[in-house]
Amino acid sequence: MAPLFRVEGLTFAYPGRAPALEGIDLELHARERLFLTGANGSGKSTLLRCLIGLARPQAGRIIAFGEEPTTEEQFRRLRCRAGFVFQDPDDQLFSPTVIEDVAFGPLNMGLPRDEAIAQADEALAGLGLDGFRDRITYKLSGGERRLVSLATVLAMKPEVLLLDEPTNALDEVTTDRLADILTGLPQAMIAVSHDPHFRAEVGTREVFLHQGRIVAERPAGHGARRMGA
Ligand SMILES: Nc1ncnc2c1ncn2[C@@H]1O[C@H](COP(=O)(O)OP(=O)(O)OP(=O)(O)O)[C@@H](O)[C@H]1O
Repeated sequence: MAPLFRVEGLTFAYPGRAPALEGIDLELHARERLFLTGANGSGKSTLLRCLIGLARPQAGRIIAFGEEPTTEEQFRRLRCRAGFVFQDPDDQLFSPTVIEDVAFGPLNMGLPRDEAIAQADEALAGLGLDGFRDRITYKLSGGERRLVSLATVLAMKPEVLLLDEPTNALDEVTTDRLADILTGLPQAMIAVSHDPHFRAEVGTREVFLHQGRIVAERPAGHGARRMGA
């Protein structure tokens, strides 16, 4: 089966800087939970951002769902199919209440209000957050905000999830809960994580970056075994 994402020879440099990514080749296949790891500044977040057009590479190709997006409109449509969970929930949550935040994406995709609310409720329920719909977003704890951020993305029913350091600022219990949630989702995903335990629990494959290049890759731990890798 064709990969969901195929990256070929991707090179990206921020203005006036040495390349943050150089010659990246990567594929994501259905049901894979691929983790990017490596030292601070090795280019992991930049790679995630390139995949959905938040950063535009100077060289190389990104083929997503069989197409090579180039225009902002094509990337906008891609961002509905590949949902991005930001490292900082404050970048994702901006509405007064949880239900408004979670329904925002489906509404923005053009769904009628009742359907958008239904998808938002479904996403919250799927994460065990049924009781949260009318909570004031800014009064949630860090861990709750992280899960609500994930709900805002799941409410759009994406085919792929992109997660930037999803366990950042989570305690052990919430990290374990997130691991269970992610392994139970049908979507393929690419996640950035410095947490080897989390990668082993959730991941099916790990890719190591060093100074903007892929230097190693291997099957991940329990996640890979659960997939029979
Ligand atoms: N907006 C920016 N402008 C200029 N340089 C940037 C910008 N964002 C990141 N960089 C630089 O690009 C390189 C890669 O950064 P990136 O954030 O992708 O790394 P990372 O592997 O995700 O790091 P970390 O593990 O610390 O989150 C670093 O040298 C960083 O300083």
